[in-house]
Amino acid sequence: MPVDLQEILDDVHEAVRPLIGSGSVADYIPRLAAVNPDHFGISVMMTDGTQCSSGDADVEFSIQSISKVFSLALVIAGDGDEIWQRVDREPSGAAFNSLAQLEYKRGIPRNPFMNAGALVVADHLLSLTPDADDPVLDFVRTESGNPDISIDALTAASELAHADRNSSIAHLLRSFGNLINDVDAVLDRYVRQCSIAMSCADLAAAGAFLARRGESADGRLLLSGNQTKRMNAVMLTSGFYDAAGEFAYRVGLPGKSGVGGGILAVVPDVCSICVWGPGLDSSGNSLIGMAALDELTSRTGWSIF
Ligand SMILES: NC(=O)CC[C@H](N)C(=O)O
Repeated sequence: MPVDLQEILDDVHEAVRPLIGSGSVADYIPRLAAVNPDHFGISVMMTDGTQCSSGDADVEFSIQSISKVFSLALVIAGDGDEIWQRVDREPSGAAFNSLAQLEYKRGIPRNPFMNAGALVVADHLLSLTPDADDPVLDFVRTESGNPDISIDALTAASELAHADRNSSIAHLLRSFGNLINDVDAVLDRYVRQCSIAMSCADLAAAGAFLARRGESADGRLLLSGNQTKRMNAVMLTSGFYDAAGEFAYRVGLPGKSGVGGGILAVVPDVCSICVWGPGLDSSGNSLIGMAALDELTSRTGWSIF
């Protein structure tokens, strides 16, 4: 760990302080619209297990699409490359909830991180683990070492009550034969994984296997080094929807955002980072989170480029 990492994180916090509260919280899920926008947190988990944080790093928030990283890791750990028969791995250049490409791609989503792809991954995971309640929740509890992490039932209910778009995507997928399980069962699993509430500190810890070439928190090999390389590549090209280019330009790391305002980023072989600020930019990515990672990577030289 850089000797002065704590100082660097505090400096980053100071540098982005004027942005606290800017952007707009997601409003298409009423429960998320009620979140206080005046938060900022950052946490870094080094591959040697040391962790440093600043700001509201222990405050829980809705992980939303960051959960798509964990569900993809679980299906790859489950049956390897099978998922790539059902989902492409190309940047979409489209909004996270876009339906447009699905029709002319005959039901094959562009990548596993836009909602269409994540629904196929959720379906695949449901087939692999039909008896589990919430495999993604079990996974983040184990990897973060925090057994108290839970699903925010109000967020899940709020999203399910406003799921017309995801429901349309799921039905369209099913019409092309690319959704095997019942639409409601898949939507339920998907919404529950998105509604997991975690802090920056927990998320940085839970995502650290991606910085450790696939090694889980207890030393098992969850993914091979090669599978981890490929996961990180898909995060770099598709983790930020139509702002993937902007994130690569400003930050230069694999990462995944969520509409709860969190971003998980990975510096392979060095650390995993989680930042959180609920205000989003027009692409649905945390405005202050993007700025903080820009500052952090500029100060540390942590970029894959
Ligand atoms: N980008 C996101 O975080 C979106 C996740 C959200 N649960 C949705 O499906 O709309």
